[in-house]
Amino acid sequence: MKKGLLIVLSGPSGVGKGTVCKALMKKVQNVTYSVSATTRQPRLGEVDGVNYFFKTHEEFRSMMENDQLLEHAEYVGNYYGTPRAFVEETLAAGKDIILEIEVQGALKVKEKFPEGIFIFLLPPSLEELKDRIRGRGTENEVVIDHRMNVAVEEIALMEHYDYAVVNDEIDLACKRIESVIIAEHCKIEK
Ligand SMILES: Nc1nc2c(ncn2[C@@H]2O[C@H](COP(=O)(O)OP(=O)(O)O)[C@@H](O)[C@H]2O)c(=O)[nH]1
Ligand SMILES: Nc1ncnc2c1ncn2[C@@H]1O[C@H](COP(=O)(O)OP(=O)(O)O)[C@@H](O)[C@H]1O
Repeated sequence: MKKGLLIVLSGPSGVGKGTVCKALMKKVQNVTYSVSATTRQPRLGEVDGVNYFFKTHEEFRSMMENDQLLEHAEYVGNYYGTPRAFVEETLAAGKDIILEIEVQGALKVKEKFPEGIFIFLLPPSLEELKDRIRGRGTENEVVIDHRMNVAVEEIALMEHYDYAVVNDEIDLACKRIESVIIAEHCKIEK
């Protein structure tokens, strides 16, 4: 059976990765979302096992030591990692999987899966990005400033990705990503 596509979606905090992924999952068939493990505290409304697997530092370390994570990274004071088995099983079953992860982790995935599709989601402007993080109301101003600084560093690494998609409107961003996935499925293997 043909293996599924491994799709990595990165982009600065507040650009709309979560929103776009959710919309994409409803529209596109045969794409599964990889739920990450994190030591970050759950936000209001976030559900364990749906948005993230929320772990203590000890639990996270144990996952790392037992080679249960495909990659992991520290981001603004918390750890995040991709559970390995689920990704491997999904791809082997011929299904596409989308990893919504930050840039350092994405680069590690690229070393292991150079055939992956790497998509970078961009905000229409940095001002709009800050408005979106603020508008979400989940982070204080100190954390927002930290995330904005990281955003500039992340955007500078965009050249390592295959596609840049602007999230001006959710529907348009989804259509662009959907088009990339469709095109990748039509590729002739060389
Ligand atoms: N490397 C890595 N990054 C992750 C993973 N899961 C989430 N992230 C990234 O960690 C960053 C922070 O995520 P989060 O705290 O949910 O904030 P948000 O992006 O503002 O919603 C984002 O860039 C996520 O894409 C993962 O498994 N591995
Ligand atoms: N295209 C868009 N236009 C306007 N607001 C958006 C758009 N996409 C996402 N948002 C809003 O921006 C905020 C951050 O989105 P979110 O999906 O949480 O970002 P991320 O997962 O990248 O941190 C949310 O309040 C969301 O509703």
